[in-house]
Amino acid sequence: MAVVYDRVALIGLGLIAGSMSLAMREAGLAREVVGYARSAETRDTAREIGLVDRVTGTAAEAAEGADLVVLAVPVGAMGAVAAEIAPVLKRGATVTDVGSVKRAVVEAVAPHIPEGVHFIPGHPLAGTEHSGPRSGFASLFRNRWWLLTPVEGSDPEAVARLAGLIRAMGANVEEMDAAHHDLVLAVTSHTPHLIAYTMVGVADHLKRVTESEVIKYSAAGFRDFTRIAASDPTMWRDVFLQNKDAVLDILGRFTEELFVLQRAIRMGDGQHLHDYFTRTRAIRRGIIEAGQDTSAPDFGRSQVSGKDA
Ligand SMILES: NC(=O)C1=CN([C@@H]2O[C@H](COP(=O)(O)OP(=O)(O)OC[C@H]3O[C@@H](n4cnc5c(N)ncnc54)[C@H](O)[C@@H]3O)[C@@H](O)[C@H]2O)C=CC1
Ligand SMILES: O=C(O)C(=O)Cc1ccc(O)cc1
Repeated sequence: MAVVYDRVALIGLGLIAGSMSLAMREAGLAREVVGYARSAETRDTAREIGLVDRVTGTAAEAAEGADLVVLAVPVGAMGAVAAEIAPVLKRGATVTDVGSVKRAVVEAVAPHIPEGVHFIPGHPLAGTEHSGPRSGFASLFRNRWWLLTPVEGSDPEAVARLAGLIRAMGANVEEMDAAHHDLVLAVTSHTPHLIAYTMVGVADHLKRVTESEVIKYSAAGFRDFTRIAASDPTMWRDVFLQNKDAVLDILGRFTEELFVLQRAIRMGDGQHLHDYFTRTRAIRRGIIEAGQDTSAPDFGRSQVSGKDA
């Protein structure tokens, strides 16, 4: 495949940046992939496993002369990293990020981006509970959505070029407004993660059921909760703090509905429970019948430039 950017700089060398490097190098999408990570241990690991073509000692060193800079650190760290690289950014370069929250990242990063540099925020809807430089794999983004939330006045050519890179890594690209993104993700990802964290916490606190019983007798649903609750604590702390409004909105609705179900159970209102579960089952069936993979939901927004299979 053709080179899309001559030099790509990855700031942060964890699951997402590592997967991007492997995917880009596999498909020959960049002439050079340069990487920076804050900890010396991560930099050493990245060198040892050949995760990128070159590892630098500072973020600015990686970003200098890069055609595309990808901020792949926890969302609470995006602003500081952007401030650090801002003075060395090349005119005409594109800066993107992969953060799970968009509005707060735009607010933190955009003020640091100099004139003549394109800032195109993004979010791959693909990941695992694993983190760090050894956790990446080239196929992570295949057949997944990658949302871009360009700000008004973004250069369409720069957006199309970034979308081209993402599609060449196997993902489907869609554009969305940052605030809407944060609400959609609060429903589909952030609040569900909080519920999983809570449920695993409840099991842990319940002294009448032992830890070995929880592991031994957990059915698939709870097993998934424990997988999700094993996700990186720093990343998820930042997600909740940075998408506070949308998560609190959804969590408020969630607890209201939970109380109604709780009351129906107490009152023995089987009809209510049955009606509720019938509605939720129809939602799941609707998703399947629409031919949508649960990992690639259609949010009903415009495609940037066609959808890859
Ligand atoms: N893990 C997942 O499933 C997904 C994560 N994301 C987003 O991607 C971004 C990166 O996540 P992962 O790759 O999973 O994380 P990770 O934990 O695997 O890697 C994060 C990297 O950032 C570095 N870092 C951490 N704090 C830093 C700071 N204050 N300054 C500079 N560098 C710092 C770490 O040393 C590490 O190299 C996050 O913003 C996350 O919200 C997006 C989609 C999926
Ligand atoms: O591991 C899982 O089930 C995930 O949900 C991965 C994930 C985590 C965070 C994101 O912003 C996007 C995807």
